Amino acid sequence: MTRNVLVIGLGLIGGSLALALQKSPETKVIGYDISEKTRELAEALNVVHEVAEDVEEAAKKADFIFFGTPVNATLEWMDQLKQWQLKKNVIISDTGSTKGLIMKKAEELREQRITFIGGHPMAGSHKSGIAAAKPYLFENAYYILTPFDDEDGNNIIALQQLLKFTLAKIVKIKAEEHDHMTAVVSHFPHIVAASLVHQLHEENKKFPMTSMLAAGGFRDITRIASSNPMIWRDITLQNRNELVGQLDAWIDEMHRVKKILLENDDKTIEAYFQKAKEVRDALPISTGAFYTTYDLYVDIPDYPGVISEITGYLAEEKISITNIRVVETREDVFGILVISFQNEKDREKAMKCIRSHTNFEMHVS
Ligand SMILES: NC(=O)c1ccc[n+]([C@@H]2O[C@H](COP(=O)([O-])OP(=O)(O)OC[C@H]3O[C@@H](n4cnc5c(N)ncnc54)[C@H](O)[C@@H]3O)[C@@H](O)[C@H]2O)c1
Ligand SMILES: O=C(O)C(=O)CC1(C(=O)O)C=CC(O)C=C1
Repeated sequence: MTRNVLVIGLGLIGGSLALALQKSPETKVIGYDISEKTRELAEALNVVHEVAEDVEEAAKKADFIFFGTPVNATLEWMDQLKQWQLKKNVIISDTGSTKGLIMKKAEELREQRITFIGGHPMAGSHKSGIAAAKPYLFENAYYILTPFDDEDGNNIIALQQLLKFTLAKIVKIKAEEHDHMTAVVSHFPHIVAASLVHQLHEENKKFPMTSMLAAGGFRDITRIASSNPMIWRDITLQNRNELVGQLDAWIDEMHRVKKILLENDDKTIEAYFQKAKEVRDALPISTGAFYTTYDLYVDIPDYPGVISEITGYLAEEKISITNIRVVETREDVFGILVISFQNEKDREKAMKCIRSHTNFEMHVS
């Protein structure tokens, strides 16, 4: 193996990156995590080729170093790196959800002629930790790089060449633009999701049945409230200026909605929902441009055991599924079974497999 890649922080994102980079030929992936349990799992689950005993020693031999750590821990590691004797051409990157403070810290590395190119894969989950890591997590997702304006193009190309093994779509953005846009589409929604859960918690004290009535709508909009609180503490504090701006805009918007409701204004409230529907329906989210889910919709008749029958066929052919759920089941209509796969190939294999055993109708979204 001719190139050494060190990944520091082997949770959901660092672990997924390490797994993806193992597909790169002649690359040895070495990993380190502050948690002993995670280091043991990294070895047991083959998330890395090797776990580093001494992270500084591993860093000295590395051609690339990635941080999969919470963003405040990344800043601390970047400080430490300045003391180490690294390879002259080493390229350092991160996966953090914020970029402004990290690129500011990178200026200090730059003064020591250490190359740092910020990175952020726009894919993830509310799950955390190494056990949730998947080699295909970043497939088809945007992977943002925030190089310095005058970064040597060869360094950017070298990083892109390596990251192509994630199968993500790499884009370059300025750090400050990154922090504004991710506040809108990622960081602020996490605050909203958490606030809705807090509101339910309070309401439930008065009407204890409320949480039992929470169905698909509440579940969908609050899924991300189950994310790792420590990760989101660091992200929201590092990007707090942008978030305060988003919060002000949201409060203004809520005042506007309140006024419409108080005035019992049917036309304006319908127009409000109509506009939101048009914008939401036109987003590329459902086509998988943002998220890596390969869903297969199977129209299943309503008889006992139908779901285990289908999962049994898939298991026989060793096709692994990432999620399974039934939507829109009523006694008088067919149910729709939604099965999610890690990649397009698995979904195609599953379609063939189900077709060979049943005449159920299937479609992909
Ligand atoms: N969760 C997401 O959806 C998502 C998506 C894109 C990017 N990110 C970013 O990826 C990074 C990692 O997030 P995650 O979701 O993988 O979190 P995670 O909790 O799954 O993993 C973080 C890992 O870092 C380790 N760690 C913590 N402090 C450390 C330190 N000082 N030194 C070494 N290891 C340390 C933890 O033990 C853990 O294994 C964060 O910067 C986050 O902003 C997260
Ligand atoms: O899918 C999720 O659960 C995520 O929260 C992923 C998500 C997001 O907000 O979209 C979270 C943080 C990121 O930095 C990038 C992606």
